[in-house]
Amino acid sequence: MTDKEQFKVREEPFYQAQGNEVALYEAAYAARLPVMVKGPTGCGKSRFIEYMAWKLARPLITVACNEDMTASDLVGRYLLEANGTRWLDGPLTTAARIGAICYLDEVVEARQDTTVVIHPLTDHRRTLPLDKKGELIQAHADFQLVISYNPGYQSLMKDLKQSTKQRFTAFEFDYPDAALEISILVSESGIDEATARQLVSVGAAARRLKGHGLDEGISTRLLVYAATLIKGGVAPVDACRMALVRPITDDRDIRDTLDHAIDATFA
Ligand SMILES: Nc1ncnc2c1ncn2[C@@H]1O[C@H](COP(=O)(O)OP(=O)(O)OP(=O)(O)O)[C@@H](O)[C@H]1O
Repeated sequence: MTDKEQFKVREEPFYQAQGNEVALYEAAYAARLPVMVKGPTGCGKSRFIEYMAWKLARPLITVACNEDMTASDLVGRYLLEANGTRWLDGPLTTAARIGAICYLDEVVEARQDTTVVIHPLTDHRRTLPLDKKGELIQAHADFQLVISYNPGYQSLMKDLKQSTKQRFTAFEFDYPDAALEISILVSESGIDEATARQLVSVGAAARRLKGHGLDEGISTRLLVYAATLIKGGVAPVDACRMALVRPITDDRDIRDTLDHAIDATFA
């Protein structure tokens, strides 16, 4: 039997709400509706789900999806052992059995066959067929499926089918507005508000370059990194170069533009 306790979110995660998403999520969970969280990388999607799992006191099982992931990685497989074979539940099966919230991060990365296995879990059936084992699981009453999805990365090859999308309710996230982002940086790193304000202004400048040489703006996650480095004693200009600029671009012109914006901000 799987120990539910290991998947509990023990401490309240710090989550700065951007609107009424907490109440809306509670309504979706009360009806056990599947949820999709959309938005750019590092804008708070995972933190939100972690916070909701804590608030609803549900175990949380997170799976980072990747392009090599198969349905068996989610559902489970037989393992060969010295005296035979043993079935090992995958994370989705475990979540369905114990009544956890199962969060499939970046589900669009996974192969098509994985999306097929989630379908019967997302409608009135709430079932999960373990084909290889010849078992049909009825999901626990508390089970809920959540997926994340970054519309910025979608392409013809990699997009969720409408038949998948239309099984979910959805929350659209974006980077928090300046005042909220400043309070996130202060809470997450412990830096002072004035420095947080400067970092957020660098973030805003970079986000304006999206579509003009940058595929994505600087995420809140990277701003937290820069804030943490500054709090640890790194000079702000160095922290910004290292945490905000070098990770996101290889283009010299864009890099120089951002470096100048940083120099001007912290001059
Ligand atoms: N609303 C928020 N409240 C608290 N912290 C936040 C919030 N938004 C972003 N953060 C900070 O940004 C970091 C990244 O957020 P998170 O991991 O939730 O991103 P994500 O949107 O799930 O990204 P990805 O799509 O890459 O998984 C968090 O670890 C946290 O420090």
